[in-house]
Amino acid sequence: MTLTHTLADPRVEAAISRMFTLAEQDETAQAQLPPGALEMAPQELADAAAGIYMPISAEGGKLLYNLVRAIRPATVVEFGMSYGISTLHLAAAVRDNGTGRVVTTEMSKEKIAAARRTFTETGLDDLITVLEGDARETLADLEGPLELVLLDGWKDLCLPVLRMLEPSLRPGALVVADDIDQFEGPMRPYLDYVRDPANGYQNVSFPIEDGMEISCRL
Ligand SMILES: C[S@@+](CC[C@H](N)C(=O)[O-])C[C@H]1O[C@@H](n2cnc3c(N)ncnc32)[C@H](O)[C@@H]1O
Repeated sequence: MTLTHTLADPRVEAAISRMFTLAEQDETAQAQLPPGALEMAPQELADAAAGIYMPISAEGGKLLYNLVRAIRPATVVEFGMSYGISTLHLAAAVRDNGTGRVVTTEMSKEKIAAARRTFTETGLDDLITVLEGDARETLADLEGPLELVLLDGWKDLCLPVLRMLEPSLRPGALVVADDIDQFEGPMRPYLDYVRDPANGYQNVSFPIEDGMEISCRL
């Protein structure tokens, strides 16, 4: 008997591969951002960066798939969907678990419209709820307990979003933060927080592409 999985579904595979190919243009698109873009307000930056994918790595996607399979969370929460590469990995695992849902967040209308089309095209749209707007507002009333959280929005907002979700994390919940090496500066407050034993996390810095911090809620 051959076992298979949803990441190998031709529709999902084609969408992920197409988006990774388009993301190869990210550096060119990034070079066209106005000077001082990183100082912009979150929404302004999201609109200016609407053409930039900024995805997790292919290996990071597989790691997320495996974590979701192992944990079998009722709700996976994602801060920062972009065009949905990470979201598809999370939703593929939820499909294969046969239980659960993905709640994701994005503030670029252009990205939301494109991602919704992709989710429909892959047949995973029934598992994904897209919350439109600033995650600091859209996730404020999310009901727990939460078991797996991916933090991949603007890096300086990872700590406020974590603090907001923290009361809903069940003991043993995993929080995965992407790009910890690439954005060392903006990620510093977040990393200092989760690595401080007083704050109740056990951490591992996973050396995958730009680095992922995986924090287990104690
Ligand atoms: C690094 S990209 C996410 C990449 C995505 N996880 C993937 O693997 O394809 C960050 C995204 O987070 C979005 N974002 C940043 N801050 C946000 C906020 N406060 N609320 C909602 N979305 C936000 C940005 O618009 C951007 O598209």
